[in-house]
Amino acid sequence: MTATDSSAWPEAPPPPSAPLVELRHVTAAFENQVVLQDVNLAIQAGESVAIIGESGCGKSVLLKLLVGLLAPVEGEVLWDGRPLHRLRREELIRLRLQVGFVFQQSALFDSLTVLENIALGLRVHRLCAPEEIVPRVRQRLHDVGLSEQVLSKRPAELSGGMRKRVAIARALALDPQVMLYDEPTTGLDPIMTDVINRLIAQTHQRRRLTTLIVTHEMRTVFSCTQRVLLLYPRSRLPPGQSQILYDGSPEGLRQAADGRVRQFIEGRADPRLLEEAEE
Ligand SMILES: Nc1ncnc2c1ncn2[C@@H]1O[C@H](COP(=O)(O)OP(=O)(O)OP(=O)(O)O)[C@@H](O)[C@H]1O
Repeated sequence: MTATDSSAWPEAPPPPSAPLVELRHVTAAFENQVVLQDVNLAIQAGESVAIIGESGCGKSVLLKLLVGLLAPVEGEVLWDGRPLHRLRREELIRLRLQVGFVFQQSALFDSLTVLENIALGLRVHRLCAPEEIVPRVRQRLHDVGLSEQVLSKRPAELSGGMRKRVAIARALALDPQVMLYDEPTTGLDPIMTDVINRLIAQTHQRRRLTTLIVTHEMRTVFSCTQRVLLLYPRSRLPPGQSQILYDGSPEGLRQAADGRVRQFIEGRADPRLLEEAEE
């Protein structure tokens, strides 16, 4: 075999693609409170991931770190293998435009109509021609199952479920590649919870988006995601133990080896009540 006889060599495997987003040894803290410590996590494009865990364990902080709304005190956040803190301002803006964020309280502007709320990002960032804005808003409203009658209304005139759908339409207006939902069904009745869950699942499947959902709602976990991360409060973990107690399929949660995982999803307070009495 000669050096030029390349056909004799087996083809090199393609290099493994970098995760879409990655946390490497990330620590997040506020003054003296360490919320996340040495967290490692990789999410591939197209995944649908639930982040669960008790109140205050740092789920929302984790979402904010992912999009650079918060900076880690240690470690780094990478998108497509590129550290967020090294991106230039324009690159960071471009990246954020690929991420639709549906906030816990919907975060709509009360002084604007539904049309203006959904169109806001398109107008500010000039993402489409002015004459395309209203047709795009109408299409997104249709995608989330709302009638055009709501276009002229203000958020205060809508129910909680409608506001949530408007918030999803606003995020989708920018044609993002990633959707982040922070407690999308909190405060909704069981039927509206099901409506929003179906909408999230459909949006993920139809648009092949990467989807991350912070939730307390196990129905959302089971109906919308293929992977679950259970985050545990740093303050109650022995030193050195990973804060991600579970990383696996929703179906595997009930058989998890770690009793703290089963306790959480079964909603059993008993050992915690004893813990608190002993403190
Ligand atoms: N901007 C901030 N300044 C100071 N402390 C903060 C800030 N944001 C979050 N925290 C603290 O970080 C901890 C984690 O907050 P986070 O909102 O991530 O919890 P969570 O797991 O999302 O809780 P919940 O399920 O109740 O929404 C809390 O103790 C909170 O008080």
